[in-house]
Amino acid sequence: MNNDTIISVEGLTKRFGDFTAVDSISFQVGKGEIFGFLGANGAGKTTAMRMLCGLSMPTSGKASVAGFDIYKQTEEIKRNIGYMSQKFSLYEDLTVRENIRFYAGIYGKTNSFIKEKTAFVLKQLHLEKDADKLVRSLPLGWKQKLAFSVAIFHEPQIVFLDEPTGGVDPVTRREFWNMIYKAAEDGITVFVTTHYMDEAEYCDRVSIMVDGRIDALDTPSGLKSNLKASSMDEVFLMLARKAKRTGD
Ligand SMILES: Nc1ncnc2c1ncn2[C@@H]1O[C@H](COP(=O)(O)OP(=O)(O)OP(=O)(O)O)[C@@H](O)[C@H]1O
Repeated sequence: MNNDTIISVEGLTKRFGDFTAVDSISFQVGKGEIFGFLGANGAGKTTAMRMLCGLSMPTSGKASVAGFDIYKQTEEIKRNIGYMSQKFSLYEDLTVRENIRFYAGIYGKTNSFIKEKTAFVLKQLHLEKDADKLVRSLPLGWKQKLAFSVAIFHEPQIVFLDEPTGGVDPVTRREFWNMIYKAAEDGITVFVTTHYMDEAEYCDRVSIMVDGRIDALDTPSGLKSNLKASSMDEVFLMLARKAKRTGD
């Protein structure tokens, strides 16, 4: 592991009873990288991501995230990362402003930091006029962008995004990715799962999980040339076809 490595994983495994959901995966992610974590339904992405976020104990293997050990330093990991799950965790019955305030409070930020950053986020999202509306009244794409802004509000070293753009149109997904690029430019490492292959093309490197194992890991162009494929769609189909799991 060198100084530019921010996530280091070696032989990481998670079993549920007799079933091996994540089967000895190893990889490293560099600081500031946009790292795509792909795989068919049930491949083990969420399970792996939850271990890296300090939310689930591994069965075996090693990993460090932002310099912290995933067995012993889960609280430090949680303070240094942002996490946006598929069912992102905004409170529908709180306003936009209250949601921001709530999450900022969890990370113990000062009032002046919260005030200044809230104004910045509302402006960036063009939500100034809607700041006091309930989150439930926002369209899905806006909720996703707000959830992302909230996940990186405390300026974490890494943000983990689990299918952040599910269910929205391509234009909204493109806008969401502009926010991801901006976060990466600001030095935040992005670890993202997606089912959309156009999004895989936006990543610096992509790993593809098949039945709990990492089957391929390279830049999108490296994967395409190794497999003689013309698109990431084709790469994914070639690898995912081998999968025995069907997801749930
Ligand atoms: N708590 C659990 N107990 C038992 N099996 C589990 C548990 N959590 C996940 N699994 C199983 O582990 C496998 C991997 O699930 P996981 O959610 O990590 O896949 P995924 O790649 O994130 O899929 P998706 O794209 O559908 O979210 C699945 O077969 C799932 O049913």
